[in-house]
Amino acid sequence: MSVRINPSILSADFVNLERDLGVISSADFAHIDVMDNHFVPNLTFGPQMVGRLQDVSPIPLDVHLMIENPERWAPTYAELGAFSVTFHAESTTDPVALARRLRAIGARAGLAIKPGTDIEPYLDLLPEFDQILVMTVEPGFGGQSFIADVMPKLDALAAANTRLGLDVWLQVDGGITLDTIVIAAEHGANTFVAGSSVYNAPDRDQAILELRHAATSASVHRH
Ligand SMILES: O=C(CO)[C@@H](O)[C@H](O)COP(=O)(O)O
Repeated sequence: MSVRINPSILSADFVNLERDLGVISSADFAHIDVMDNHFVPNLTFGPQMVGRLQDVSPIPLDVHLMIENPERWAPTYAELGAFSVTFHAESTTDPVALARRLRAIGARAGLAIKPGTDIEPYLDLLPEFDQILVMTVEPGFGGQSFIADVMPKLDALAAANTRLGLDVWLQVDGGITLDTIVIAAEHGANTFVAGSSVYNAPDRDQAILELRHAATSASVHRH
């Protein structure tokens, strides 16, 4: 089973983003955290910046929108060429309609849920999405501790994938380290966002390699 390692540039140096995208070229996707200081109490960047990141990134962009009113902005990121655009269930009134708009533009559509949000209402909607992001911290900041209590949501998603004959990517984000990536992979996650554990490592390639190895071993043992 293949796993994907997506370093989050939230932990990169914001005045050297081109350089810091270059140092994660052995990863699968660059995870781009868009925050609006309304949906979350932090502010990062918008379409103008993400368009330039798209121009210079050696790997495709996995855009995570932590914003209110994603209906207004998510299609813009898809039009910029993002590989995937993930919006939050908590800030969307009609997630299926928005996912269909993103897919029509050519992006993969992702649905994210915060630690306190139940996954059950979304399980039957899985065919409408390409990935589900189960947040393993409260969204807003890097460097927080992994919340293991959300693991039953991954179990439910993995079971729904099997039941429906789907391969919707199951992504986790927040507090991912060499230890916690194993826990998440054992519960069915296959796409891993890691900010500080990659960017704070002395050798980013090595950190990506080790995360990939740990996740792959745990996934193999799960099956
Ligand atoms: O979306 C977020 C935070 O809201 C993440 O993508 C963080 O950037 C992850 O950082 P680490 O927990 O891996 O340091």
